[in-house]
Amino acid sequence: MCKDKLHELLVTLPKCEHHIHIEGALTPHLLFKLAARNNIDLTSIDDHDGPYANEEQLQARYGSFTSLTDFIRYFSFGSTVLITAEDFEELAYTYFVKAHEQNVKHAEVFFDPQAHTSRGITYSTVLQGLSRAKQRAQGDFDISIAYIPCILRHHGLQSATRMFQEVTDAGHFAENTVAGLGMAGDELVHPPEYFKPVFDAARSAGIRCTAHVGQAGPATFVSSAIENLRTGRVDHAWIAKTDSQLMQRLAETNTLVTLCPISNVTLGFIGSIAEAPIREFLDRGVRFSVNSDDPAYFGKYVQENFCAVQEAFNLSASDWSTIAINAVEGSWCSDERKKVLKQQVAAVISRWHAAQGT
Ligand SMILES: Nc1ncnc2[nH]cnc12
Ligand SMILES: [Zn+2]
Repeated sequence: MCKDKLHELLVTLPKCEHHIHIEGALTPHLLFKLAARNNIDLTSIDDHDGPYANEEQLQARYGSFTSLTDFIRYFSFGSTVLITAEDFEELAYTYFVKAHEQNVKHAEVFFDPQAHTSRGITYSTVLQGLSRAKQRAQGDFDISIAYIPCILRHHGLQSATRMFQEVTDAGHFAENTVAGLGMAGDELVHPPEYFKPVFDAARSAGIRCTAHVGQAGPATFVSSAIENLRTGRVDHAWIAKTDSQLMQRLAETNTLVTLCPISNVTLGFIGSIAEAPIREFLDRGVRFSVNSDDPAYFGKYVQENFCAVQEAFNLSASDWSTIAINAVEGSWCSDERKKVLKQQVAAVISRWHAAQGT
């Protein structure tokens, strides 16, 4: 935890997390537990450096990802221990407990249907487990939860279209079982516009859309997501800071950018947290939230991301108030929920000022 004078404020600040992959919350501990429960021999995984010998070795290997591709390989291996609805429920509920401990009041959680259906695990099994976890967590804690099925780029257009159709046919977009459509995976495999047909179908059905862009790819990928896919949100997109016109567009359209500073450093896209576009976005009025991405793989949750940003940028309480309120405004939840969340943020900020005598 950081030693900053704002640390207490950052801990108590009500948080919205918009960029967390539920499969990325699979800790080595849970991975080994589920493998044992499902009779999966982890040492048989096709890999030559033997990290699946035990939890400690796997944890150590997670400390040395060499690229997005290297990370995605481990992320994909990890997902293969998820078999039953109970597995998905345990994974998601475990994350919600942690999120609650860090004062996450609203969580929008990506999941990758194709990673599971391609292994013979049905979409309905995945949803059953995730829905139970959501219901339990919303009953146990003051947290609102939304799920976002995520296209995996490296599975191609046909597979993405099938996934979109399955979620649509289940009625899950219409009944708000899921809050929108996302896209992740290896960004450099296909440019955003390659997936235009799926996003066109989603947008014409009134479905909210977002996409991972400008993580590994150029600023033009961010522009393409906004223009061609008509996403109202972009994930990562740290590269936008290099394109002044794009920054203006993001600000004018109130597009939320879901930043993941520790993820970007861990995977080598930026050299340090200080290179995250925090100051530029605040100064240019670009809306953003601060998120964990894959907390179990990067070893850090949302609170640690808040602390890392504070240590690098020495922000003011007013900056954090802006960040927290913008995160609420950019959330995919009801206006009533936004009102409650904004009141919670305002109350924490004013209590903090009162305690400081400021
Ligand atoms: N950081 C990331 N980039 C692309 N795809 C992902 N899937 C999970 N985490 C991801
Ligand atoms: Zn991500």
